[in-house]
This record gives sequence, structure tokens and C-alpha cells, in this order.
Amino acid sequence: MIGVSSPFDSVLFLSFGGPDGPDDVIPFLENVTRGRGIPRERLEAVAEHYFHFGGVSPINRLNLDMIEALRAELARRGLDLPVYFGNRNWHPMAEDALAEMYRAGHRRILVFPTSAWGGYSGCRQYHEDIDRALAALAEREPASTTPEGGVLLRKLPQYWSHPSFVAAGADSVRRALESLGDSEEPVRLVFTAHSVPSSADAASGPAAEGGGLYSRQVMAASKAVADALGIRDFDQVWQSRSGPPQIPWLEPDICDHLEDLAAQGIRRVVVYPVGFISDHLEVVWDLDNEAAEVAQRLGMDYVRADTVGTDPRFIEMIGELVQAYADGGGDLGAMGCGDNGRVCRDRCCVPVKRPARPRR
Ligand SMILES: CC1=C(CCC(=O)O)c2cc3nc(cc4[nH]c(cc5[nH]c(cc1n2)c(C)c5CCC(=O)O)c(CCC(=O)O)c4C)C(CCC(=O)O)=C3C
Ligand SMILES: [Fe+2]
Repeated sequence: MIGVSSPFDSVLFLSFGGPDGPDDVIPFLENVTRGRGIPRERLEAVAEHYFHFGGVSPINRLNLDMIEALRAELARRGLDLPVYFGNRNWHPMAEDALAEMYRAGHRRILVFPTSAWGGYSGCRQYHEDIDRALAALAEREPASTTPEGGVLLRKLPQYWSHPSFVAAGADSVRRALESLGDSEEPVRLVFTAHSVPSSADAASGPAAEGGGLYSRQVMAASKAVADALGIRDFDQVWQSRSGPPQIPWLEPDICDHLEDLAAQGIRRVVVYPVGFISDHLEVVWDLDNEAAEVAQRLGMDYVRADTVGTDPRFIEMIGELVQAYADGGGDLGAMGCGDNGRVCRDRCCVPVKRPARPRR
């Protein structure tokens, strides 16, 4: 770690990005899938999901809402740290946010990532975004590479196990259970997170720990939320897989799982997307449309619990994290924490080489 003693002067809220209108959809998807072996047909199918919402992903508005709440939270804590917004895949791009921050005089930047998890997509790729933004800054502002002009971006750690994240999730599930109403029929609680290629999960976490970090974290977070509610019977499954069908991804998928539950005679389900911090497109399309339709066809009562979003405890958690690291302290060895794009552990969450698409 470098520059440990210097206090931080600003926060970069770093997210995935999403289209703001129909013309953005394809270029956005091309950014997301560049070099990742996602078939064109999948891209076109996902584009349709966005077109159902006028080509606008909810993610940008939701992030702006969280940022506004975070600004109030930092002010409440007496922390004078402006919050900027940047993304991996769409405007405002991380590169532009960083350039703007630099020009405004900021040199010590705490980065809050909108993913709670370890793994390539949830953690390492955010380090790569930081690295990319720094490389772009070096081109635009050559002084930024000198010792005097040096910029430090410190990524905050993974927060999937934070008690406030768990408590906010438990409250959301409680509300969803209440909305189902009283009945003799048992309710099954089902947690979902974004599926990833099985090879990516196997490579997640420090090489020395044997992999599987992402799926272990998702299971542990699900169990923590269920425990907080005293629920022992729950399932944890996956959603939103992409990639060619012959490549294995984490399973089962939520839609297949609903079929299984119906076959077991379960008629009421609450689905909590523990894997996401806001109700973005993967939630409002894949769960509120696709999975909800499957549940309806199966004659199930189905309620999707809210993501944590602007729940005050979740915003307090971000404030607490920022405060802990703002004076240069905090746990610098915590999983996911790293400076200027450096990952937290040796050979951690290395990207998996994707097999070439088979020729026909
Ligand atoms: C682990 C994980 C998270 C959670 C951690 C985090 O939050 O960061 C996440 C979040 C998100 N994923 C999102 C959208 C998409 N993800 C895609 C593709 C992929 N996701 C992957 C993994 C994850 N994704 C993977 C392994 C791929 C395959 C391609 C690749 O290896 O990169 C594609 C391409 C089309 C498709 O194939 O579906 C899209 C459009 C949105 C924005 C939604 C909106 O617009 O509201 C968000 C927040
Ligand atoms: Fe994704």
C-alpha cells in the first residue's frame, strides 16, 4: 500500500453502468461483452430486455439516488468528501470521472464499488477499471504521473458480510414475507445472485485458498440473512447467465429452480436477489418478468424482495466504510481492498481464458 498516512479527499462511486436511451443499448452491450465470447444472439436478446424499458436501465437513476443519500450521510458524519460517479461500461465513464476529479484538485480517492463480492466480475474487474482510468489520466494529464501529481485510488473492501448489509437484507425479506400474508401453506425463501462461468468461480479468491470464493460468499451472505430471520429452510440459486450454452455456469437457474419447487409441492416463494445492491435490469427483467412468469404458470405465489438500495442502514454502511478509511486507516488487508488497481491477494480472482467458440 502506498501513501498510507495521507488522508483522502474524495470518493468515487464506481459502478457497472447502463444505457440511458435506445441508441445507447447496443454500444453499451458491446462495451460489456468486448472480448468475452458472448454470442451475438445473446446480445440481441438482452438488448430486447432493455428496449422493454425504453432502452433505459434503472441502474443509473438508482446509483444517483444512492449517491445523493451518501452525500447526506457523509455530511452527517462531518466528512467533507465530495462524491463523484463513474462506470465501467457507460457514461459517466470512470475515465471521465477521474479526469474531472483530478482537475478539481483531488489526489486521494476512496473508491466505493457497487458490488459486494469477490470474484473477477465483482472485484478484480473493478480494480481493472481503476487501472484503466489511471492509464487514461496519464495520457490526458501527464503531470498526474509525477510524484507531486500522483493520484491514489484506494478501493474499499468487499462488504457482503457487513452486519448492516445483512440487516437491511433481512428487513427486506421480512417485508416480502409479510406481503404474502398469512396462510397454512409454507413459504420457501430463495436467494439469487448473478451466475458466472463455473471456471470463473473456481478461479475466484486467492489461488492459495482453492477458489470458489464468490459462490462461498453468496451462500454465506444468504445464510446470514436467513439466520437473522430464524429461517432454516432456504435455497440459494443463480440468475442471468449468459455465454454459449456449452460452457458451464453456476446452476441451478432461478427459473429451473421454481419448476423444481413446484414439483415438490411448494406453492409460495419469496425471492431475494442478495447478489445485487439495487433493482437494476437483471432484477426488474430476469426476476420481475421472467421468473415471475414461470411462477405464475406454475400457480405459485411469488414475491420478489427489494434490494438494499437506499435503505438507510445500507447507506450508513457505506458512510461507515468511508469514514474508517478516510484518514488513511481502515483494514488495508481486508479482502478486495487495494491501491491503484492492485488486487488484494496474490493471484486473486484471475481472469479465466475463455475457450474459443467452436466452429461449425
Ligand atoms: C458477478 C456479476 C455481477 C454482480 C457484481 C456487480 O454488480 O458488479 C454483475 C452485475 C451486473 N451485470 C449487469 C449487466 C450485464 N452483465 C452481463 C454479462 C455478465 N455479467 C457477469 C457477472 C456479473 N454481473 C458475467 C460473468 C457476464 C458475462 C460477460 C463477462 O464475463 O463480463 C451483460 C452482457 C449481456 C449478458 O450476457 O447478459 C450485461 C448487460 C449489470 C447492469 C444491469 C443494468 O443495466 O441495469 C450489473 C449490475
Ligand atoms: Fe452482469
